[in-house]
Amino acid sequence: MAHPQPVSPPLPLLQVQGIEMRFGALKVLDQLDFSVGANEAVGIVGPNGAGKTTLLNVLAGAHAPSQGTVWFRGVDVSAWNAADRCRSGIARTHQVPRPFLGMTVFENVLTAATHGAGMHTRDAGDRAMHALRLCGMEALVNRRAETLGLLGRKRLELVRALATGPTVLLLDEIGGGLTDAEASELVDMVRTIRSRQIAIVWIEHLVHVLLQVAARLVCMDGGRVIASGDPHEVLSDATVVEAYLGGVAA
Ligand SMILES: Nc1ncnc2c1ncn2[C@@H]1O[C@H](COP(=O)(O)OP(=O)(O)OP(=O)(O)O)[C@@H](O)[C@H]1O
Repeated sequence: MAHPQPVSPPLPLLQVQGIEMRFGALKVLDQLDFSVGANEAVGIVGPNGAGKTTLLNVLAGAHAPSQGTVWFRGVDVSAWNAADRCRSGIARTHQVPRPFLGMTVFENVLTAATHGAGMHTRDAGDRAMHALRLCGMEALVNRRAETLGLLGRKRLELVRALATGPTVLLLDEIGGGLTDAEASELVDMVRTIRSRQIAIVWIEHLVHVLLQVAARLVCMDGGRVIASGDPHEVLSDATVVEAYLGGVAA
C-alpha cells in the first residue's frame, strides 16, 4: 500500500527572519520575523516609531539590515538592492507620493515600467496603459502630475507601483490625509489590484480603512511583531490594546 506523502506548507512569498536594523545606537527592528503568502493581504499597525516603515524599507531593499535574512519566492535576496527587488516583483509606494511633477501621468507610469521593471519602451507603453485602465485613470493620461491633488497623486503612486508588474505590493500609509470618501476610492483600487493575485502588505493608521482589505493584521511595537492573526482578534489582544490603542479596545 502506498504511504501518503507528507505535504509541506507552501513557502511564504516574502519573508524576513531575525532582522535587526540599527540607526547608530538606535535599534529599530529587533530580531523581527515576518512573512506574507502568495495572494495574501496583510495589514500592519502599531504606534509611531514601532518600526513599520523601516520594515517596509528592509523588504523593498532600501535598507540593508545589520542582521537577518530576506527571502523572496524561496530565494535569499538579502544582498539585492531596491532596483533588483523591484524588477523581481517587489513594488512599493511611499508615505508621501513622489511623482515626477513636470511629467504627465502617462509618462510617470511609463517610467515606472521602463526603469522600475526594466521593460522596453513599446511593451512598457502597453503595460502602463493597462495599469492606468485597471485603476480608472486613463482619462488623466495627459495631465501633468503637478496638477493632481493629494488623492490623484496617491492613485498615481499606486498605478506606478502596479506598472512594475509586482507579485507583492508594499503600501506605506496611502490613506493618510484623505477623507473617508477619498480613502474608499483607494480601497477600491487596492481591491482591484488584489483581484490580479498580487499580495499586499499595507501599513496604515486608518484601521477601519485597512480592515476593508486586510485578511490578516500584524501589530508591531518596539521593532517586534507583538500580535498577528485575524484582524478583530488582534485588535482585541490585550498587548495590542495596551501598546497601540491607548488601553481602549477598538
Ligand atoms: N534613516 C533613519 N535614521 C535614523 N533614525 C531613523 C531612520 N528611519 C527611521 N528612524 C527611526 O526609527 C524609528 C522607527 O521609525 P519608522 O519610521 O520605521 O516607524 P513607524 O512605525 O513607521 O512610525 P510612523 O507610524 O510614525 O510612521 C523611529 O524612532 C525613527 O525616528
